[in-house]
Amino acid sequence: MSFKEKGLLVVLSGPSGVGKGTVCKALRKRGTDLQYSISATTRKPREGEIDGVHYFFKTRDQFQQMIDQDKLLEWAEYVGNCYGTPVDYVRDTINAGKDVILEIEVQGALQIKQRFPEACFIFLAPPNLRELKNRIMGRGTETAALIESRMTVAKSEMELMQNYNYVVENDQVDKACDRIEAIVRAEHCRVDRLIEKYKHLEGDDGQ
Ligand SMILES: Nc1nc2c(ncn2[C@@H]2O[C@H](COP(=O)(O)OP(=O)(O)O)[C@@H](O)[C@H]2O)c(=O)[nH]1
Ligand SMILES: Nc1ncnc2c1ncn2[C@@H]1O[C@H](COP(=O)(O)OP(=O)(O)O)[C@@H](O)[C@H]1O
Repeated sequence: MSFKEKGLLVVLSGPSGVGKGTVCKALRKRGTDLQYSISATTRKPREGEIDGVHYFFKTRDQFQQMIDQDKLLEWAEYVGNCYGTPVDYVRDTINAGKDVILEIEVQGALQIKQRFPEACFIFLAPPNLRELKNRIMGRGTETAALIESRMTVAKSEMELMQNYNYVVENDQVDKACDRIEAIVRAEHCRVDRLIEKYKHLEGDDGQ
């Protein structure tokens, strides 16, 4: 009996500055067996960011075209820029039995919940809001006005935590990675994922 387990879709989300990028990078460095989707965005590249590596950088028109052609699994406007997940990569990778992790903001995560409820939703939480602000300021990529708007968004984003399956506190990057790896391992054992695999045993007396 052939059973091909599909890959998991892991959605790692949470407020800007909580450390999503940092934690994903650390997971990559550890060699955690996850595939990383590259998002499309209309945001301008930051220093050192490479098109096709960090993001696919798009004009507004190009991004709109992707929406019109249904090429995005989800997309959201965030602090004045659009961000979206190319659907083909996610579909093909999962169908090939590999796990994909998306590092996205909360509106996009909620869209995926509508279309893909079986995905594994992880909310990365800061130890507290003061620490969150420190991290955004410490990164030094935003102006004072942008930091305030990101903090306003962050507070409302925290309230969406209840829509997720898991909350992982990012107090220390290594610990957050350990927790995420444990969640992914547990998700692979979920009955609703594996029940098909064992269906053929019904009526089989082992002879
Ligand atoms: N919905 C959605 N959000 C994304 C996507 N890619 C990145 N983001 C999120 O967009 C927000 C802003 O990203 P960015 O400008 O790179 O800033 P940073 O992640 O805060 O350094 C972050 O919360 C990202 O997780 C995507 O494909 N879809
Ligand atoms: N556990 C942590 N402890 C202390 N600082 C952290 C931690 N995780 C991330 N940071 C720092 O917080 C800032 C924001 O992290 P980043 O990964 O860019 O957040 P996000 O992708 O969620 O917007 C960065 O300067 C990063 O080095």
